Amino acid sequence: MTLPDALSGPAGADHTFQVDLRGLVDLLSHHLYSSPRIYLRELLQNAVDALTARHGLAPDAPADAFGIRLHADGSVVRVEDDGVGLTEADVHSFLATIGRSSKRAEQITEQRGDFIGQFGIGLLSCFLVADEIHVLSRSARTPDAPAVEWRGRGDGSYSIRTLPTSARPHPGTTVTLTPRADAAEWTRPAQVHALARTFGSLLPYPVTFADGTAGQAGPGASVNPEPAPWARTYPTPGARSRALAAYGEETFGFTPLDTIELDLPAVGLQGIACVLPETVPAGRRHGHRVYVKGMLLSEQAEEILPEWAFFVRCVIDAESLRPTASRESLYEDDTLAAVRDALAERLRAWIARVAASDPELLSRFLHAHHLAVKSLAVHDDEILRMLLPWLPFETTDGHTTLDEFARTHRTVLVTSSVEEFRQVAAIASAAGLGVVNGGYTYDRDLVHRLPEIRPEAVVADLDPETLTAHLDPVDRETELAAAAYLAQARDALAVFDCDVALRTFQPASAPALLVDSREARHERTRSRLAREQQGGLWGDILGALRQDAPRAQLILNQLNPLVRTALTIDEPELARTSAEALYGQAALLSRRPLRPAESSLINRSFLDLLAHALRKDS
Ligand SMILES: Nc1ncnc2c1ncn2[C@@H]1O[C@H](COP(=O)(O)OP(=O)(O)OP(=O)(O)O)[C@@H](O)[C@H]1O
Repeated sequence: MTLPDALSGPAGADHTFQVDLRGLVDLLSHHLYSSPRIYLRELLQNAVDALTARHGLAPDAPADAFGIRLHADGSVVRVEDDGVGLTEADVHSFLATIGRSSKRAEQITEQRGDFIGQFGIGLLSCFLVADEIHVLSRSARTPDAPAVEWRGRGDGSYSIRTLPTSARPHPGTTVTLTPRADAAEWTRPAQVHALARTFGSLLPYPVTFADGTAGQAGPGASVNPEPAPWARTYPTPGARSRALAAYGEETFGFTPLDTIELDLPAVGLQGIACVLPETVPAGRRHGHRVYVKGMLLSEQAEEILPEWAFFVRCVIDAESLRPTASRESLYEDDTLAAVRDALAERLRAWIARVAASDPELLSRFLHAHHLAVKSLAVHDDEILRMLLPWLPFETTDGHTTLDEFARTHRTVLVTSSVEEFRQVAAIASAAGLGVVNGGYTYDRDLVHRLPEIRPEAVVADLDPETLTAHLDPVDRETELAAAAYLAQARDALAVFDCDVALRTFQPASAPALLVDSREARHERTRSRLAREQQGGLWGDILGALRQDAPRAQLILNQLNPLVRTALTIDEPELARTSAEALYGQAALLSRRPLRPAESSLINRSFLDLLAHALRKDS
């Protein structure tokens, strides 16, 4: 496998590159292949390619005329095929020349797509588990040529000799490895069998495995007893879909919500997409299982579907996708891009079909994947049109679909934050207003697009100020009677930049509403910092940014019995404490994070009220 030789010529000495095979194998094992186990895939793949070439010579031979036999007994691993075989010249130019592949040779360019290999390096992976590769081959193209025996060694040397045809009565190739002791993990019989099943269960030619034990004198166990589940025939469509679902379950370990058949004849692609029955945490992408010409390429391929499709896991087998040299991922070429688009289209078509004809499945699908669908609908008008009405949102009527909500509320109001929704939900719903929580990612944008699909729907933003404007003012007399208490309360809450007002609103059980938007709070923090930093660089910058900071508002509910009693308190300390307690309770209800000063206010007012109650009792 080395190519030394220096050629002297008139223009100076020409030299030929030399290959340090050990260095090369080290490079492959550390940087190209994920694990030594792939030596078996490379051997299988060479055998498959050899069978494909053999069928090219005998186009009328049935698919099972030629096969592959694996043997592992603990001391050797052997892969024997009935493929096209090699002559002595082939061995020199292909087997023993790194980087040269018979599958790229010019005369077969038109067939190149039929083969899995093309780089001329795969055989080197055998050095990951053995120091010597032994090959015995006989050519089917040149049947009269003698059998040829080749021994390639990890130090870069090789020997070759021809043998009488009786040494190999039929065309084909046998590769034998004597594993190193440190590679036992990958070459034990059970492991070889398992690897053969992993990589080869969908191969189109008969593959058997034998471990040489007494009970296995025959051809051994089939590695691929049945064709791929999508390539089998079934008595009924129901039997077919049950078999595909069972295959999905066996492959991925979950019962699919549904199984979508994938079939792209233009690129020879077939397979299934299994819809995950549960929500996938955002950002976590599941890999797909990709076979190329029946050979497992990757169990973690991500590139065959767009990012939004994280609610499915696929198994596909494709003729025309091109593996990279590591054969563990796919070339990012035009074919892959077209396949990705076409598969995405299939998933869309599935969604459309389910939306139109299977409400029960649709609701289970959306229950698990509404977030994925929402992220998709934002950019995909087609999905938006099909699914927006069925997507669940948090509303003042509880969790419900937008369609149902829009039917009950002529105007759909939407808040811009979760906090605002929490503040106004109870009061808005008591006032008969329909409000959607627009605070979650995508939700506000999506709700605003409802009129595109339901032109009769009216959608408007709802901010807390708008809501308070709709609360009924109290009459003049009540306002006057409460003035002293309100002044005490304003004074007590001035540290929070909070104004206090009195209104009447439903439900009467709500004592107070704290109206405060996040922007307003940020604005107040900025103003405070600017005041504290006055004169310094930061003070100038923050001061320049300062706008009129909107104040928070604590709106007391005059219909609430507790508030009515509080308004009559004339003891100043108790009035302040009760106002602080009402503020604290309203802040807690809004479920926004409390500032440290607010937490200590809640503590203090609670203890003060307790002390007051106990004093009164004693
Ligand atoms: N079982 C086999 N039968 C016939 N020829 C073989 C066999 N195994 C290897 N060869 C020959 O040896 C060459 C080199 O094999 P190798 O596995 O290194 O590369 P490849 O299969 O051509 O490409 P890749 O690096 O993509 O696998 C092949 O192109 C083929 O001509």
